[in-house]
Order: sequence, then structure tokens, then C-alpha cells
Amino acid sequence: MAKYMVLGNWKSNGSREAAATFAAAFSGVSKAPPEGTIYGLALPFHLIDADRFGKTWVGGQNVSRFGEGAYTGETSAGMLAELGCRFNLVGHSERRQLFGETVADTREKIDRLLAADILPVLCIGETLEERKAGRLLEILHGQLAAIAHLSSSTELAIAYEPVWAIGTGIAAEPEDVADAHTRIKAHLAGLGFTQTPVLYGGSVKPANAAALATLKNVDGFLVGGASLKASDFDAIRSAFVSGKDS
Ligand SMILES: O=C[C@H](O)COP(=O)(O)O
Repeated sequence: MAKYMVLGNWKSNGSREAAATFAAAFSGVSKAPPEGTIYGLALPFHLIDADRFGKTWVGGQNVSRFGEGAYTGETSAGMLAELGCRFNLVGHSERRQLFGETVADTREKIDRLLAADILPVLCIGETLEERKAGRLLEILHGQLAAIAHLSSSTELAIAYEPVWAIGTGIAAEPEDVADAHTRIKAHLAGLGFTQTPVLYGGSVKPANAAALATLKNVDGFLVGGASLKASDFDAIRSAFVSGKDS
């Protein structure tokens, strides 16, 4: 089971040329990560190519809650597996907010991914309004209900992404991240998941990666904008590994 994960999420960005440039520049491509650590990129569908990024895992950003069949426009978990996806995001706040993805949807998608031997990365997080209203735990626990039916030995990861920190350039304060991760880990332990990595996402960049990496319950990052530039993602990856070593 992976202990640490540093993942990029290119969202709906990137071209074949950009992917080739990134792969050539990213020093982690051919370098094996430390044992127990995974580097990965969640790519737009047309760039998913397991061979392009060497030891860096490729993953998808969404998956159909259906199998194969008459589901126009959908990509099944089996298809993602065939492309070489090793992990896949589920329940990103953009999918919840823009595409109406529900907890029931995320549960079904996680089941599909597991059946296809793809590691699900369940994204959870509260909006600023929810946080201000004191609903942090209610929201996080509600979103985590998507894994409550699984055996505690199931391999998966959680990405805590406070919606208000995504794409703003301003990450959550380390004390808020530490507090949320501690609460998430406690809830996961109550569900039997004691080994599940909990990643932080939301404006992670080279300048703040080291400070966030030293937080005890931060087991990695899900990096959006800064993962599009190889040198930034490389710096974040390196800061994370150094932070955990220190
Ligand atoms: O999936 C990644 C998150 O949405 C974070 O994005 P960001 O690093 O651009 O804030």
C-alpha cells in the first residue's frame, strides 16, 4: 500500500506537445521515487499514456459510474485500465459543483475503479460558506460516506481540498490543514482505514510545499496549476520528499 503520493491534476489543460515537453523536463520521470512513495499525473483523457511518463503513474480525472455499453460520452474504468491508469480521481469539487456529482455517484465510481484494479483518490473538502457555518466535519464525513461500505483493507487515498483554497494561489494555513487532516484520519480510523494516505490539495506550489510536507498527517499533495510546469512539479515533489525525511 502506498504511504505517500504526490499527484498532479492537469484538469482540462494540456496538449500532446505540452505533455512531451513536460515528460522530457520532469526529472522524476526516470527516477524511482523513494519506497512507499508514488508520483502521478491525473491527465486529460487524450494524454493518458502509461509509456510517456516512465515511473510516474498516469491517472484519470473522472470515470463512468457505468460499465461498458450504451452510455454515450462515458469512459469506463476498464477503458482507463487499458490505457494504463494506475489511479483515478473521484469527487473532485469541480465535478461536484459543475457536474452535480453526488456522494452516491462517487461511491459507484470508486467501486468501478476498484473492480478494474485502479486506485481511487477520493477528493473531499468544504466550501468557505460551509466552513464559516461550522459545517466542516459534517461535510467531510458526508463525503467520506462513499467509502464506508468498503473493507478496511481496500487500497485507496483521500485528497483533502478545501474548495476555497483551490486555484486561488493561497493555500490553507498549515494549522488549518493539520487540524482537518487529523480529523479526517480520526474518522477514517473509525471506519477501519488506518493506513489510508490523506493528501492535501489547494494552491500547493514550490514556495509552500516544504512547510506543508512537514505536517504529520499530510501524506502527499494533489497539485493543480503548479503541476502543469515540470520544474514546479519537480520542486514540489522534491520538497515533499525532503520534508518527510526531516
Ligand atoms: O486537483 C487539484 C486541486 O484542485 C488544486 O488545484 P490548485 O493547485 O490549482 O489550487
